[in-house]
Amino acid sequence: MNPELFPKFSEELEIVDNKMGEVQGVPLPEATCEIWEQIYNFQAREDDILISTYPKAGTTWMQEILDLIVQGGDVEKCRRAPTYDRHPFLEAVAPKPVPSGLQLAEDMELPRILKTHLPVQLLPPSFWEQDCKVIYVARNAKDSMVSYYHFQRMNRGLPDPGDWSTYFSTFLAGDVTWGSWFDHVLGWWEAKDQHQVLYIFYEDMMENTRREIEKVMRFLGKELSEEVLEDIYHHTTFQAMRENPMANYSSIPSFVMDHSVSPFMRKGVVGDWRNHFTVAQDEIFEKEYWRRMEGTNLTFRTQQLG
Ligand SMILES: Nc1ncnc2c1ncn2[C@@H]1O[C@H](COP(=O)(O)OS(=O)(=O)O)[C@@H](OP(=O)(O)O)[C@H]1O
Repeated sequence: MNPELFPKFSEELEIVDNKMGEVQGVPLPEATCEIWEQIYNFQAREDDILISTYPKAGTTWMQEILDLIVQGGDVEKCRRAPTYDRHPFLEAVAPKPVPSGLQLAEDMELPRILKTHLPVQLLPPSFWEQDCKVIYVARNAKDSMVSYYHFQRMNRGLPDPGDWSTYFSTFLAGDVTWGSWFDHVLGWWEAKDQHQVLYIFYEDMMENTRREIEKVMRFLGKELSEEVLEDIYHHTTFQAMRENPMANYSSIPSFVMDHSVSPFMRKGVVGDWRNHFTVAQDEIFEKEYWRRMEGTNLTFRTQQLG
């Protein structure tokens, strides 16, 4: 971390809090639950763009793509601040003196790009009232589980995940922060038919990033040249983002996120679950997966891509 670039972190932070509470049965950070009324009553504006995801679905990747589309491909403008300052995380409450997501959003220049991990039923209703455009990114459950496991290992703001086999059961039971993967992806899948929601898959982004960037561009009603689209693509590859301190979370001090335990930009692939799941776990997973997903037309790819 460079304290000159990120002066707020050079001040003393309060102890990192990793306690959980819940709102309507959904596990959320305790600090979020404490100001839940304020979060739920957040006033969205019609020109707000919201990125919604279950954790570890490719949120940061989409944030970088969206920012570049809105900035007309101006890479330097996207280096103005770290990703978490450019795109307020609605329900995030960080240790003081770091401002909360709500504060950041209120102080932000318009138009705003906001981030949330809230399941659809907990989204502040003003987003629907204002008919905001929402981009939802979904990632297959197996890779989401693996990515979330490593994130909980490195992020002191979340509960310690325990060992892999413990975490496997915890995740499958939906006992993780922001709740069940199944409820999340299915809830937002339904919402896309009633609202302006573009539902994008991490696996599609891996397969053909350019195609998905253009999809987002059209959804936002923007027109960008081939050259600009190519620049966006190059600036948002895994490699480029891993090396970009404004995208890779390296500015967060190590007592909050310890990148030596597991980097935020970890692998960025489809199919890493094969390096974690035992044969027995895969059987248990498949059974639960089809119990929950049967009868929906929402499908995911889990094989290696890209
Ligand atoms: N450009 C690009 N290309 C491919 N993959 C990428 C990219 N940027 C981020 N990632 C991967 O996305 C995972 C992090 O997800 P999120 O950004 O949703 O995390 S968070 O919920 O906001 O904490 C995390 O996945 P894993 O590597 O599997 O852990 C990141 O590596």
